[in-house]
Amino acid sequence: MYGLPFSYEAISSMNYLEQCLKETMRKYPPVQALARVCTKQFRVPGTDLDLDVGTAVLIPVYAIHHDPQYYPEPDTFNPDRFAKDGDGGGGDNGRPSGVFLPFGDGPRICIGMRFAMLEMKLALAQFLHRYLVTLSDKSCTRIEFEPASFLSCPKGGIWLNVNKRKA
Ligand code: HEM
Repeated sequence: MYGLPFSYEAISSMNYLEQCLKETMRKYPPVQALARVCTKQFRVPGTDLDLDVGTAVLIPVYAIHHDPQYYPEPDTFNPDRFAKDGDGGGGDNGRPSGVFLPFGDGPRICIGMRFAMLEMKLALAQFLHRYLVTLSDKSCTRIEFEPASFLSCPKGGIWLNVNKRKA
């Protein structure tokens, strides 16, 4: 099942790889905010803030992904946050909807989401199957984002040592 090239079934069964990708996109969402326009008068719950029709709203994806209410110890990389729930649930582990937004949400959610997940898993699985990867001394230990970039890009890049695995 796990011979190269990996089959669709093999890739689909790689749950921990998927958890790692989701945790990476939680800590470093490629798109840090979503843009919306208010179409109905709305009072923000628990406040006296009214949003009028036509108001531009930015959904702060990065901040939501780092809210300890939903992700305890948010700076810790912990793929188990996305482990399949014991009750057969989808891996939200009791979190409400709308707090994991790397692909957005609602009617305008990323149309390429499933393709992107599959493609990332396939690329990583094939790459890690052939190469051993370790962090280079040139890499910084705490990632800072490039301020001039629309997408989350690490300042100075990420340096890795890549060695071909022995057959
Ligand atoms: C890791 C990869 C990707 C990420 C993180 C990503 C993220 C996003 C996000 C955040 C949005 C906005 C959703 C919203 O406003 O609720 C979006 C929209 C969109 N994405 Fe992606 N995307 C990815 C890959 C792809 C791929 C592979 C395709 C096409 C094959 C694609 C096509 C689109 C399109 C067409 C929209 C606009 C959808 C609409 O407005 O109805 N994306 N994506």
